[in-house]
Amino acid sequence: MVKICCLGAGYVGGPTMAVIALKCPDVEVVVVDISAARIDAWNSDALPIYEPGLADVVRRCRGRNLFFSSDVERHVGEADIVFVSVNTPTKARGLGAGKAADLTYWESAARMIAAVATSDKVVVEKSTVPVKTAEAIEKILDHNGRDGVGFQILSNPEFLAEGTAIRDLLAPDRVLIGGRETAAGRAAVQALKDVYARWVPEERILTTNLWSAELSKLAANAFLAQRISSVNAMSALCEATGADVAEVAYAVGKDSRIGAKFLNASVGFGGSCFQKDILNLVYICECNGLPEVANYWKQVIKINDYQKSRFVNRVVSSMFNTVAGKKIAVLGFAFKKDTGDTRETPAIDVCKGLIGDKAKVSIYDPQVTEDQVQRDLAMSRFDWDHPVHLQPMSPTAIKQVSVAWDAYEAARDAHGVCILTEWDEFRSLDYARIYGGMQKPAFVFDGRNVVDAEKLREIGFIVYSIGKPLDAWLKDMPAVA
Ligand SMILES: NC(=O)C1=CN([C@@H]2O[C@H](COP(=O)(O)OP(=O)(O)OC[C@H]3O[C@@H](n4cnc5c(N)ncnc54)[C@H](O)[C@@H]3O)[C@@H](O)[C@H]2O)C=CC1
Ligand SMILES: O=C(O)[C@H]1O[C@H](OP(=O)(O)OP(=O)(O)OC[C@H]2O[C@@H](n3ccc(=O)[nH]c3=O)[C@H](O)[C@@H]2O)[C@H](O)[C@@H](O)[C@@H]1O
Repeated sequence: MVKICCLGAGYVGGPTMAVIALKCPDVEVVVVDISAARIDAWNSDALPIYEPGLADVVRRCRGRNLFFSSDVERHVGEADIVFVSVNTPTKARGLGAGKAADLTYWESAARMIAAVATSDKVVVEKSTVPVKTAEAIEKILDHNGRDGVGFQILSNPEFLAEGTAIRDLLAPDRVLIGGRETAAGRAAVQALKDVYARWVPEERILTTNLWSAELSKLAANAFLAQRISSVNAMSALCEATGADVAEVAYAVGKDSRIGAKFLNASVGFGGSCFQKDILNLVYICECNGLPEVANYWKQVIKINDYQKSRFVNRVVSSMFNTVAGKKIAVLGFAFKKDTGDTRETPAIDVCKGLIGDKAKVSIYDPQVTEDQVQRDLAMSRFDWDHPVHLQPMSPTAIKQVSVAWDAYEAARDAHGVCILTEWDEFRSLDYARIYGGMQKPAFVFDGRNVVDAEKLREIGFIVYSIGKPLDAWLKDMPAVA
């Protein structure tokens, strides 16, 4: 029986291994982690991450051929294929701080694999890493491994998106496997291909050299984020000219060369990877003497930062240029709907901007706890992307921030409502009821274009929707104060 072990029981390691276990009942899959609390949660009824369909897959496989364990060394020692899906945060200090990937967790994983391996292993890069990381990992494994034990390293980046992880894993657009172009390298690629081939059609399993696979992951995320920054840049121009960004995006996306997906204007993209991976790409370009290429990609992040601060400025300037002492309801804190993940969510920057202007912020998100909100608002840049048990301890609560149990409670007595995540329930709220309980004039700032602005105006709201023709009230207000 083939045995797979995965280091890292996170958003990628957990769902990916659960689907492999589901589709390959004759393969034993063990997911291990240095965080005992996370492993305990995977072994309980309250899984550590919320992902539609995940609990069902875990329920079907756990205890059959899917196991979660803290006994890292034993399971790595016994495995034929070792996936590494650990954190690769942005470096917070030292050489390359604020840009380069911090490979601390990857390196310690590789050293541990070398130390415990008594049989040949295929080591699979699942984490997103800088190009040429495989070369560094090979050196660590080969210099520290026991005599006679061979390692083959493969790059098999993950393309799942949160909220749709199970769907993406069951029917991926493609699976990418990069390996060495040697007989042993090709055999390792084939061994991994055989696993995916159980459910992924052959033509969707792409094989390349190691560096192409590593770079394709960074490139794919950069291209996706670039589309969002492109449409968000257009949203600012739409507001200035009276065009409607949804109509523009629809017309542009109808061109089959461009395509319709990923053209929704928003308050900005968030999530653990887009910014981190583009910063990493920028750093690699700079290290390779390509400043023009680095600056090109940097602009994607600059527009994203601009979009978030532009939104805050709209809120403040619309409300007579001050939100001091005013209650602002924030609906949605997760970085997108159908996840409880708040890593790099635009809500953090928007809330910090409002708090900076002395607003009282009342937050409601169906999947995010008060403790998480407080941690996120207090945490320093890049600290969030380290294993949970190594992150700074619970901060002192920020008094200006409270968390409500529903949208109506968050909006009660508020001067304004900001919609920051596109949860479906925000489309069908009783906005007349919300309006009735708010201070007047009552404002809605829709950062996700989920509400029908005209209907809300009929109720009495002053409405701002990203990239849409401006409300008469907002026309004379500066977009960027
Ligand atoms: N979150 C996502 O949607 C995607 C993430 N990725 C990439 O996958 C990698 C992992 O991301 P996530 O799963 O989101 O992170 P995560 O933070 O949810 O999980 C990483 C896990 O690795 C564990 N860990 C760290 N060092 C370890 C070690 N030496 N041995 C065993 N466990 C260790 C941590 O305790 C943590 O539970 C990153 O490189 C990320 O860029 C790629 C595609 C999608
Ligand atoms: O490497 C990763 O971590 C993953 O990053 C993204 O997945 P994810 O961040 O989970 O979610 P997305 O659906 O890509 O959304 C990212 C952000 O962009 C925003 N977005 C997305 C699409 C859009 O049209 N407009 C927009 O503002 C979302 O609201 C969210 O804040 C990619 O889509 C995955 O392919 C990739 O594997």
